[in-house]
Amino acid sequence: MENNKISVTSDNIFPIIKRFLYSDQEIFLRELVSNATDAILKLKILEKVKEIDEVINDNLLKIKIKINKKNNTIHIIDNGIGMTKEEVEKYINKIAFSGAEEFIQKYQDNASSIIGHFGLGFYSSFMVAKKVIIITQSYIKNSYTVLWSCEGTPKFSMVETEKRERGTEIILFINEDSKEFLEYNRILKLLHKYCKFMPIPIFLFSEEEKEIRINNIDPIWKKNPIHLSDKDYLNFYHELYPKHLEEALFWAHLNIDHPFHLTGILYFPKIENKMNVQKGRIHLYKNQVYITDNLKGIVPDFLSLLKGIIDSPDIPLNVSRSNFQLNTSVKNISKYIIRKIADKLNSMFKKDRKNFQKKWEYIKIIIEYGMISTKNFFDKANNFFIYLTINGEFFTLEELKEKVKNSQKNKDEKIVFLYTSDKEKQYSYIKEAEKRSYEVLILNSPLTAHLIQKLEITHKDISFVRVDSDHIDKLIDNKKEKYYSELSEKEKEDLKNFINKNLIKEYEFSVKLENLSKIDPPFLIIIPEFIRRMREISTLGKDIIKHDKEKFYQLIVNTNHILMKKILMEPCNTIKKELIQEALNFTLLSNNLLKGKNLIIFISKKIEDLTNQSKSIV
Ligand SMILES: Nc1ncnc2c1ncn2[C@@H]1O[C@H](COP(=O)(O)OP(=O)(O)OP(=O)(O)O)[C@@H](O)[C@H]1O
Repeated sequence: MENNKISVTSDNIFPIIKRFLYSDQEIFLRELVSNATDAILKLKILEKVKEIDEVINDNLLKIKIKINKKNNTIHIIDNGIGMTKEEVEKYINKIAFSGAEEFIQKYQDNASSIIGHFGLGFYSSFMVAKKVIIITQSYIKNSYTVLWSCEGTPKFSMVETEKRERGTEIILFINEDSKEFLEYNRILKLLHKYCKFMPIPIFLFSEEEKEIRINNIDPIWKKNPIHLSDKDYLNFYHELYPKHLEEALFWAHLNIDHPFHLTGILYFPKIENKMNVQKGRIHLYKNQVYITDNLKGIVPDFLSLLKGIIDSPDIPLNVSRSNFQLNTSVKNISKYIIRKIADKLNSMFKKDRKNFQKKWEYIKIIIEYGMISTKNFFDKANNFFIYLTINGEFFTLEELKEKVKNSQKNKDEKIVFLYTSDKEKQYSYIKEAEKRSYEVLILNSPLTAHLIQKLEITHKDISFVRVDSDHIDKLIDNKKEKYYSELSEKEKEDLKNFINKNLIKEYEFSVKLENLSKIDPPFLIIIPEFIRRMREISTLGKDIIKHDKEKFYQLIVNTNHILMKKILMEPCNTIKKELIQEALNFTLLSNNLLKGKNLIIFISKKIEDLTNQSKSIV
């Protein structure tokens, strides 16, 4: 067997790094500022472990970024550890050999804040520069200042140059296609995007040599929550989203050291009762460097409605550092975040229920979404998910069960939760429920159908029904005596045929005869719970689409209403038809279903009747 070593030809690897490794050209700045940050952090670490004689004045440690439009150059200057000639040879001339990684291995725990890892980032500068110069002076005494220069090919030059202060200056000679990066505002925006919370002060200089400070080196997510006030959190929210005028409702501070390191703050903004899953509201950082706003895999979909940041050195990034790999540790991080959010909601509910109830309207959609999509969250959320009744009271599921278990059961002995999705539209049905002292819940979210479906599967003893899905006494078995039909079977058959033949085609309703009480209305329009719910599940809460809406309605004919007898006894078919149409129109009207031509005919007829009545009086 032969043991050989695969070799890489720099002629080939160079264009790959330059063109294909990074999806976005703009990240060159993040890479170079990260290197400058690492250089200064390393200096501080060496001071800490007493491997350096020099006394470092922290106030002087900084990174400067200057643009020289005249020379087409960008300069990234730091006063970190610098590099000796040997180090440039090792870390720069050898692609994919990371000085950062080597440093982390050597200084272990002390070096956890170091950003670099792969030994490639520096070469991203060739995506925007036709030539790059490094001028670097190591902290090591008696080393000389090195000037390294390369024009984007594997060839480079390296010479000793005029002595400089400790640190490194990278000079990028921007190529024709990348001139946008010579614009002050473009660079300012990039620095704000990637470097806003980096741990070493960064300054951007204008042509007039005016400097502005870019970053907050000590963001509050790194601090211990016990030292932070509500004001600190709200101020930080504004720092993250300067354009948002609305305050955050509350937040969860994430802070864990074992089995992985993760810090961050997730804010609950006010969310309307709409499914508007906006991605990109939570930002992922690694060691205070912005990575991405695509957190799919780390943050479950339902929490992408939140805002804030997550910072973890344990999220495995891909080489371009603009994305991460999904693996078990990411899955564990995701589980931790779900648990933390559930715990936060639970403790808020327990500590100050009134306040929690006040916020409910703005947070319930997140909780509902979490309950239907994430098993772990569903189990916990049962403790703090609350149901609002039309009387403005809130109950948990268990409280509600307790309250209605004796009065609201169906024929299968399940506890029935009546609900309305629209107090106005379902007014008459709600009134019927109120007459019988039943509780009616308001469930008006686009996710209601999904949620109640899931709740019924988990809690076998409950059933949800919308108030207009049948006659109230069919929905809840009130154990009262049942009504017998005043009509014979033959009469019923005739009535049904007549209604079907003469009136219903237009509406596509299905007709069902029921023995209701004499005081119930002659007709009732319902959509059975199951049919409507399945429809809502498939359309994610959007109202049943117009053109096939009627198909789902059922027209309940009350065989015991006096009108039915009258219709059957009426010999003239035209009058018969008119009687039914009139009663039907009232029913349609009260259900918001009398529209267009039919509505106009109905109104005209009513006005005509009124006019005739008035004439007879005058
Ligand atoms: N400004 C600097 N000061 C001191 N050393 C530097 C500087 N810039 C780069 N280096 C050295 O060059 C090495 C290679 O840098 P490069 O950006 O290519 O990779 P990295 O930072 O190690 O890893 P990554 O690809 O993850 O960024 C660094 O590890 C560091 O040792």
